[in-house]
Amino acid sequence: MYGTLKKIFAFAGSKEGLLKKSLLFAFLSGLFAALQFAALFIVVEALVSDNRDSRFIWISLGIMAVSLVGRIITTYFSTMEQTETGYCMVAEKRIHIGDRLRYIPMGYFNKNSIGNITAIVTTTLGDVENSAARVLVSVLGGFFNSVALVIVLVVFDWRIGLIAAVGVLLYLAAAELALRKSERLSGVRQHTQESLVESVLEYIQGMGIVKAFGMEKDSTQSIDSAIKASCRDNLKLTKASVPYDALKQVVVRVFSVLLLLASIYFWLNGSLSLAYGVILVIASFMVFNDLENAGNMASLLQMLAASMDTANSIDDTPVMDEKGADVVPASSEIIFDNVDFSYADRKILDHVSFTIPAGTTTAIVGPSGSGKTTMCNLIARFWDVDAGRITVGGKDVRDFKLDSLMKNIGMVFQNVYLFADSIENNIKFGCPDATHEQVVEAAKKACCHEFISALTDGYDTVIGEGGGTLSGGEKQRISIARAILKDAPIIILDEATSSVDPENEEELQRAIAELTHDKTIIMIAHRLKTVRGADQILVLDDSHIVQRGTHAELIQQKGLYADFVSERQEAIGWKLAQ
Ligand SMILES: Nc1ncnc2c1ncn2[C@@H]1O[C@H](COP(=O)(O)OP(=O)(O)OP(=O)(O)O)[C@@H](O)[C@H]1O
Repeated sequence: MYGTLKKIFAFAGSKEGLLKKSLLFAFLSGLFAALQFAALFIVVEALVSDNRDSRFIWISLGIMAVSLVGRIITTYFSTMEQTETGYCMVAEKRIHIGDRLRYIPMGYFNKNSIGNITAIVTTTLGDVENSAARVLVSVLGGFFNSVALVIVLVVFDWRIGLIAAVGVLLYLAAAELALRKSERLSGVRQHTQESLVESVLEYIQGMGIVKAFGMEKDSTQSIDSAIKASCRDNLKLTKASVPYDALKQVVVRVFSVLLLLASIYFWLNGSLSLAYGVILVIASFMVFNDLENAGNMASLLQMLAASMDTANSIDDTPVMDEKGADVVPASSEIIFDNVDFSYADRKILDHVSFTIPAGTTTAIVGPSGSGKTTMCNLIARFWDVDAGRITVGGKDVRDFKLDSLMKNIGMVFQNVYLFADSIENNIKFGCPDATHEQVVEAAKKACCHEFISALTDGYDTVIGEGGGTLSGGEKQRISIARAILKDAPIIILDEATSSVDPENEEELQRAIAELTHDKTIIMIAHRLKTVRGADQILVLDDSHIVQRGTHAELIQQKGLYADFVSERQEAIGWKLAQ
């Protein structure tokens, strides 16, 4: 139990002070509650000694009033501090996770980890937010108060105090046993909760495909079994604690009766006055009352510990730029120097070397799955190379801090992702300080100003998550406007394969021309027109650059490039202009 309580303090981070304050108020609240005991003692003693002086009523009422007001005030502050601690410490953690994710290699983000992260940031941290501080304060507060009452009992009568102390110790032992039993099950439950979130995410993301193929019934199977597993593991966890709850109840009841019997016995043999006897019996019940409240809350500790361990596990994932520095590269020349890269056992690049001189355009072509996207992503350090090095302006990309590297690179992906935010904020994404005029200028260059202005709310139009409310061509041009505004010296461009209608195609090409003007460009090219205009073409196949040169040079050679050209011509019925 001690370990778990320590974990909550560590989790509170900079909010530890707030948590301690909340505990202090809870403890004070317990002391004010114990004052009732003094009031009661005065009344009982007056009754027993047949004292009819009305003063004792007023004194006892006064003490009760102080106890009540003190309790209300301290409970109020304790609750406020607990609530603030819960929300603030979890907000801090969520921000921390968000920051850390930026520095984790892209290889970490697969279907499982995305479900996992979603579960951590939503449900797992939600549990911690709602109960961590409350549980800690209730458990520790309840425990302190019952120990304080045991001390009071010892002062009144050491024999009664001793019996109560044994009862408290046995109760704590039973609570500790319950916690140990639930430790493994809490971890399992946590894992099932994550699987449930993963299944829900997958179900929702794949809804389009499910409908298109009429697989509604089959697709719910995995989500159904995840829900059942979650239900089963929650039940298991609750059932595991039932025998220990019963044991705790037995301890409380047996020791309450023992205390009662002992008080009567000591009174009968004359070693305890009637007033003391009555007070001690009442106080004994109070000891167990506080302890029971603390014990009930303690059953949540293991679940919280599992939640906190899961949230902390993101910190165990290695990040990429721990040793990076703020670097301003001398130029935007890019060099691949004997680069090896694999996904697990699958080799994608094998001793690949080439140079992209600053201010030139390099087109990468190759069969699907040959590693074109991977090669581009290595420049932006979505992953790190296994061997060799990639330099930008003569500096190894691993020597840059990620932020300082990304200042030099603008990326336009084939699958554009837009955030559920206004168009203006989506364009400003890489440059939050840009003015509205700069946003409009970029949008004009990217040929999207016209369609944005035609929307009712113009640049303030909020687009759906992923840009769902815009056409493919419109999304693409917004992402180009975003890159134009960023104005980075290197542009990585994954040309859209999906056919765009002729009007959109023309605008898209104009937008790309604006973006790439005077820049160092590396593009995954699918259209003959763009490939032909490149200063250098790299043909990637079977983990190697198998051909390199200009269009004029490569078209003369037999090989993949000539095949690619004739395939494209056939596919779109093109004739190569001479
Ligand atoms: N995160 C990943 N983990 C494991 N394998 C991956 C990952 N990303 C890509 N791959 C695999 O690596 C290979 C190269 O992928 P990549 O996307 O770089 O190829 P590509 O040439 O760009 O393909 P395309 O032209 O179809 O877009 C593919 O076989 C792909 O399945």
